[in-house]
Amino acid sequence: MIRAYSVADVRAAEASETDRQPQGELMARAATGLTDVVLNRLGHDGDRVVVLVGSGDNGGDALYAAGHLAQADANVLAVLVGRSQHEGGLEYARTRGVSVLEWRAGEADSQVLSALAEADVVIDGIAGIGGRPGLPEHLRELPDHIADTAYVLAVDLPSGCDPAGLVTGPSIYADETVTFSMAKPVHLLPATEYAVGLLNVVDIGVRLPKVPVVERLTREDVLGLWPVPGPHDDKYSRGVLGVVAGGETYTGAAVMAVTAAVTAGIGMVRYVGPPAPTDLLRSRVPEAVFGDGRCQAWAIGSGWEMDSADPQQLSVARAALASSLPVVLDAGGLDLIDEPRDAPTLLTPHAGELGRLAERLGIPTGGGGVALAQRVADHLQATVLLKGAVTTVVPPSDAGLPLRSQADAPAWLATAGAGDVLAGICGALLAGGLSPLDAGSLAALVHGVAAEDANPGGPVRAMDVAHQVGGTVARLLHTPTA
Ligand SMILES: NC(=O)C1=CN([C@@H]2O[C@H](COP(=O)(O)OP(=O)(O)OC[C@H]3O[C@@H](n4cnc5c(N)ncnc54)[C@H](O)[C@@H]3O)[C@@H](O)[C@H]2O)[C@@H](O)CC1
Repeated sequence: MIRAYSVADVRAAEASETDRQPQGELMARAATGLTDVVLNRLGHDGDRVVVLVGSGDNGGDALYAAGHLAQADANVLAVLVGRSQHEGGLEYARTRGVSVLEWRAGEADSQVLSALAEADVVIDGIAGIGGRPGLPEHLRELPDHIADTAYVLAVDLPSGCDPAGLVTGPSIYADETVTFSMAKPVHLLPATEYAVGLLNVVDIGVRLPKVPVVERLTREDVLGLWPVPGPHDDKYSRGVLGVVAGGETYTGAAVMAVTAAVTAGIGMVRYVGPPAPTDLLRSRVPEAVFGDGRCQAWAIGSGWEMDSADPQQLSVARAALASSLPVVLDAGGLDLIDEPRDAPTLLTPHAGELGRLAERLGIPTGGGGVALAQRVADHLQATVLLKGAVTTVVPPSDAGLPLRSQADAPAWLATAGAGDVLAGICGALLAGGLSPLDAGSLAALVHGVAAEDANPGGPVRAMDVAHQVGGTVARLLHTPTA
């Protein structure tokens, strides 16, 4: 599990460690850690390193690292981009042989421009957790001058990224981010993660705060979370999932959701739907049973259009929602919920569906993304899994739990039917007894890894992902790091 802590908690943890240490000790450790990483990335003697230096402590880290690198014979230029600089750091860099120039917007020094164009490594020390989202006007064009071939290494976070990870704006794009002590939300949330590159956490001896605000399951977590049957289990004790999905129009959604639930390996799957998907399922998934009946959880709504919903499906879905059983609502099923339920509830919208759901419920949609998912989760007292390249799973605030953010899927998984497969896995895990937060985040992880396993490095169809789930779970349970 990777855990990220709020900026306020990080600052408090750093302040308390600062009080225990001699002055400048933490910055010294940060600069040494950063230098070690850069030295490992440099290819040849005389590699050209450009260090972008902002006015805060992030710039201080970068300046001390610049001095260390110059001492190690790298060819280092520091470019000052802020109104002021960390004085001790600047002095240290200068006396170790670092050349120093200033960035002036509009009339940027030709030496600075050619250094950026020829750099082998660019260290972004413009702003860290004290940074505001977006780059100030005078720095807007700076990233355009960085050589495409340069290895861009951000200190703590790519400058311009919102440290809280909620707002997207102009920023540096890093190949790697070296952060100190612990991850922060900026490194894991979808609004900013795309700019972070490889995340490298360097320990500088700061004690972790008690409660993270964002978590990410890793493959090693599957063993502890996935419901594995024991010798005394039978198909009922392992969980029965009811699936109300697909219809005469979207028959395939039923096949994909049910197939994924069956391959995810719960006790039994029962399907409720009209003749076309039912007939298809009888031939494609002979393990499924049909018609209403006892379940441990329901997956409702994949491939559904409320306007043309089958009356039997609607009445079974409404009864499920009125019951005390866990429910996952996907796609058209999201139209069925207006108020909090008294049972575990997982909603799985993509961004468009989340916006429509919020509008229908009268929730302000401004900003969208994770913040909107949180408002909907709070309003409905449900866990919201917001699908995307990075999938976030957001529990209601008063649950006091960190949200989860998963980035396990190849971009090839953006394909029709992938959501139906995800809903099937979520349902299987709810029926297996997991909480909506665990079920949603674990399903997102396995869904993404199964997509990669189904056709490594290439295009993938949703049905292949559904078939792959069982094999992927076996691999993750036995050799998670393979
Ligand atoms: N406090 C500590 O104990 C430690 C702090 N460290 C470093 O200190 C950083 C935090 O330092 P600060 O609080 O000084 O804040 P920052 O260094 O993040 O930046 C604040 C400064 O940057 C400018 N700025 C803000 N947003 C900007 C943007 N988008 N573009 C350009 N300039 C921007 C502001 O005007 C301000 O002067 C951490 O991220 C980390 O890199 C490390 O030295 C480790 C120890």
